[in-house]
Amino acid sequence: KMTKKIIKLTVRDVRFPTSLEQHGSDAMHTDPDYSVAYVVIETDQGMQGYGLTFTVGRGTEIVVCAVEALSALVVGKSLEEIVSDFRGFYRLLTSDGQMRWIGPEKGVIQLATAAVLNAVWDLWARSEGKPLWKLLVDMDPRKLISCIDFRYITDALTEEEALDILVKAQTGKQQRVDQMLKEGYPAYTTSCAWLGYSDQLLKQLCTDALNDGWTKFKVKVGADLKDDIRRCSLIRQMIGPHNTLMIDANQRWDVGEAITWVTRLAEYKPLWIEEPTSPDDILGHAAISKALAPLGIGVATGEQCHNRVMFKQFLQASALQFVQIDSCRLGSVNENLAVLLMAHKFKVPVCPHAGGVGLCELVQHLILFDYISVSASLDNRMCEFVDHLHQHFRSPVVIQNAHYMPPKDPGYSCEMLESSVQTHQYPQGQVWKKLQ
Ligand SMILES: C[C@H](O)[C@@H](O)[C@@H](O)[C@H](O)C(=O)O
Ligand SMILES: [Mg+2]
Repeated sequence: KMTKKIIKLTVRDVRFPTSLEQHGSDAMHTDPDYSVAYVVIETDQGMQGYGLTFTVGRGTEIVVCAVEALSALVVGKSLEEIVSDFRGFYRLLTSDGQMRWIGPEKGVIQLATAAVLNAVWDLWARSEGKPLWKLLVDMDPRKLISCIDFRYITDALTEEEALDILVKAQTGKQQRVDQMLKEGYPAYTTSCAWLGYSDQLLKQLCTDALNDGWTKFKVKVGADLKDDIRRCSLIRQMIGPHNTLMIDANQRWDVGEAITWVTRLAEYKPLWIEEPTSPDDILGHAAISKALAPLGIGVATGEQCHNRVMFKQFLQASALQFVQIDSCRLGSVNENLAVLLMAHKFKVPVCPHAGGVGLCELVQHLILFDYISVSASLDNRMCEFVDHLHQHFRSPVVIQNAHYMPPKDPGYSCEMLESSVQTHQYPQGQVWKKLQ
């Protein structure tokens, strides 16, 4: 058998000037330039794996440095060696004796771990000739379990319990695969109502989205209560009483403030308030959840929930009602598998965070796997969609009637067009030269 030894890793700083038009703006990120640390690994047989982690603007160069620091742990290993003990390899990256001090398993270094491991998963799926979701769906449950690091979560979920969940969900699996291929996975849109958009633009985008069949909408809130009341009332009027509305404050409030502010918006019937306060404040989220439950409003969080240990505690404390996994915030597929399985055990629906650049392309694989091989349920579940920057990908997402259609190309959908990478590389790409 051929070895597929990884002989090279490159990482590039790729940024899109989305802040110029206020795409992606929220109460805390008022001028986001959607960016990636973009990784390519290459084997001795000339095969490539592509990976990325999402970040915003000036932070990208620091993530790139962290990826460079990790690259020595990857180069020289063969794909077979890695996937025959993927748990061990995950630990090698996250528990390196000299590097773990700057984490462990959080912040910049975990974003870098995600970029590197996303490239490894892409390479693995490509070498099997399957899209990543199918690689996962077809994988033996024991093999899947062997990719997960259970350290720090066994008090909430043991390996045996995780295996049991996967084995039980084998029933009806093929039916769910067929259903997904036919109907796709339900999505909601965030791209109508970024905080920096005018009411007029919001109306226009909302009209277009309704015409395209969207039924679930997320609105940015949290900077100014009067503005929020006006915008929520406007969008609720446009979408009518039966479509779904969600609101997202991106960590703007203190705990008490979150409760009073959201109570004022309750008449617009949001399904959830997302990131009401600091992403690290588990007990704060629990207090908000408790206070808002009588109003029928849940708490959603996860895009900045930095590892499985945090998610474990959110679940144990009933501090969230919607788990928003992120393909690049957590330690790649490996750590996301742990969170999907914990969410299932705690009976909390998973509604992934997507958007940015590339996040939709990646996370669709994980949520397809969740439905087919873990949860077997679509109740209260949907995957975020944002309609920006898909044109820069080799295999962009396919949305039909507000559903993600399962990707068909081999890999993890991370590969970007080389021309897009070159023109958007920071600072030397043409796009940035023009802006200087
Ligand atoms: C800066 C980004 O656009 C965020 O606002 C975005 O990820 C957002 O929180 C979301 O839920 O889509
Ligand atoms: Mg959000």
